[in-house]
Amino acid sequence: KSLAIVGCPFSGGQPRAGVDQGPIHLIHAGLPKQLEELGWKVHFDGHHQFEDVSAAIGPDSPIGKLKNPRRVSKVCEEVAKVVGEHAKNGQLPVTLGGDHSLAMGTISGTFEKYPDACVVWVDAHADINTTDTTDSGNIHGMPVSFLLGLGEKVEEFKWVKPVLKPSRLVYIGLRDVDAGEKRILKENNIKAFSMHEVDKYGIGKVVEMALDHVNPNRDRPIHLSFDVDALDPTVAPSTGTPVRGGLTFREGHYICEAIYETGCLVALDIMEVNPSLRDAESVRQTVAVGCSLARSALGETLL
Ligand SMILES: N[C@](CCCC[B-](O)(O)O)(CCN1CCCCC1)C(=O)O
Ligand SMILES: [Mn+2]
Ligand SMILES: [Mn+2]
Ligand SMILES: [Mn+2]
Repeated sequence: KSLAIVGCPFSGGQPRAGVDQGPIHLIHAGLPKQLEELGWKVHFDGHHQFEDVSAAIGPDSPIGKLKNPRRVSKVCEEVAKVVGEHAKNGQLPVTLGGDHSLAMGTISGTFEKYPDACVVWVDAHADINTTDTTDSGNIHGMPVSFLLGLGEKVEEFKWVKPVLKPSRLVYIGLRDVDAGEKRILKENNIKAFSMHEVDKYGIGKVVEMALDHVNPNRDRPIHLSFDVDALDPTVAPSTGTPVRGGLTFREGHYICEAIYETGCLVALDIMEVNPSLRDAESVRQTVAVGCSLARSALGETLL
């Protein structure tokens, strides 16, 4: 079994400097070796080209409210190619962010190889704003709407195909959803297990119900997109949009362990680790959590 680490040093989907340094911190914390120790053949050719692509974009004036639109679009298009390539080569892409706008690229890449895939989106946020509903214009709050083909088309993003169907998407960990996003979730009948459901049913039942919804026979490829801000800020403090009342360390890891157990995982994103926002110990802790989530999703067990 082989995987490809796709480091994406990219911060254009949001305003806070530093999230582009997420990949290098996860790698310097030893993630490649840790995954080899789990028995994976690890392919890793530092994806510097994302910096080149990003740098090659000249002035990137907003389009409507959207910020850095050309930069985000170009980098995500390149990510889709790289992730799709690795998937086709039989390597499980492990994408390290970088902000969550990158999921436009990773999930597009996954669906190239696995058109019948489903997506488990673990996040405090729904990331489903359209050009009409976004208040911030930060594209890391929008990738899901592009992947579903919602809202009015934006010329710069015409490469994004509506590969994702609402019935193939499920959320776990939501607790900071904008009014416009709540409307979109309802209108599209999108299944979401917020922290209220996690409290009510427990994480074991929530994951079972989530998978029953998108993968009833456990025979569909799963793309797990994990935003570390799904975890409580005491667990993953150094991230751009922390929201209190999040998943415990164990709840976060249980999701990853349970998804690995299905044997259906085909792609993993570990997003929004920003090593420049907090003190050294908080940064170390957040990076360590990113690494351990990845290990749990890729076969590390407690016994
Ligand atoms: N929904 C937000 C946050 C998006 C977070 C993206 B993620 O999950 O990748 O980290 C927040 C919008 N708005 C900000 C001001 C206060 C009200 C919510 C947005 O900017 O669209
Ligand atoms: Mn590669
Ligand atoms: Mn997110
Ligand atoms: Mn988030």
